[in-house]
Amino acid sequence: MIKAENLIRKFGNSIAVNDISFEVKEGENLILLGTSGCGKTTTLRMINRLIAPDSGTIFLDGVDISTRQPEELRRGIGYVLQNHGLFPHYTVAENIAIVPRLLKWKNEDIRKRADELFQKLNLDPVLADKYPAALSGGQQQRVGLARSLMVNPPVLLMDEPFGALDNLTRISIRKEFKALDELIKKTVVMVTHDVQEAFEMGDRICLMDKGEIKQIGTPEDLLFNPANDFVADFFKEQRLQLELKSVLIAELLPGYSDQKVTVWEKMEELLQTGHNEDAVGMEDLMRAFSAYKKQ
Ligand SMILES: Nc1ncnc2c1ncn2[C@@H]1O[C@H](COP(=O)(O)OP(=O)(O)OP(=O)(O)O)[C@@H](O)[C@H]1O
Repeated sequence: MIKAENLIRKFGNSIAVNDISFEVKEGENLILLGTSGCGKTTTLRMINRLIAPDSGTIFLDGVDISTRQPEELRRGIGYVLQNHGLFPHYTVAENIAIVPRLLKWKNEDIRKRADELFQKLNLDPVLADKYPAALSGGQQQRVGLARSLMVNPPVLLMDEPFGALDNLTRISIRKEFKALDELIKKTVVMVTHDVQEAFEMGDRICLMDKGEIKQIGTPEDLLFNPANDFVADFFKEQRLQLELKSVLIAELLPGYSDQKVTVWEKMEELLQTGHNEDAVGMEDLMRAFSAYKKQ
């Protein structure tokens, strides 16, 4: 779906992105992860042509994006920013109607789609007539996402979408976003510097440093088969928690019914509910996990 080839971008004498190539498959969630200044945002903004590469090419569905009109390209690419990017003098309803209006949608269709997204994103309909400043950080972020999803773009770019939120809101809202059917189907590229977030949200992670890609792979790949010392060191401090987040129960217990649930998610469920709805308890999990690690 997205294919980037040999992208280079300099600012003055410094190289922000240094000859990187990667692919994002349809429906995949790729996380650009790395410390501040490693080139994540520059990479993301080259995909919707907010920044032009000095050299290299990005293909979207096989078409070189530099051959497309930027405005037309961006209509098919949602964009969610850390500080929501909402216009302060527009109400919530006006903010989310901007692109549909440009596309000359009927008022009734705009309202219908907005209602649908409000419901999916747990937004109270009374917020529609308020200005962004009257909303909490979590609500603003939900509206920012609703705006980017209004015209149902096949691709979504998210730049630190939870970065401005307090820790608790951040954890709960990213769980909600992860479970959202609208996002599950989309091709998503998301920037974060938060390792836990990358492991929770990413199908694959692209770990960057100083404008270069150190490794791209599934969370498990990066953790259990690091390509170099940089990758191994990057995850060292949080290793146990990341292992729990990257290993699926089905890998520990063949035949386990849910093919997607991680050990971490199951542990959280057990701790929160105090009981298990299937036959797997905390002790079984820990035993299976230790055995898996010894392999
Ligand atoms: N418009 C610009 N002008 C000059 N230098 C820039 C510009 N944009 C980015 N840079 C530089 O390019 C490098 C990569 O920046 P970029 O924002 O892509 O990194 P990042 O990984 O997203 O960092 P952060 O997490 O802090 O946003 C940094 O050294 C940054 O200072």
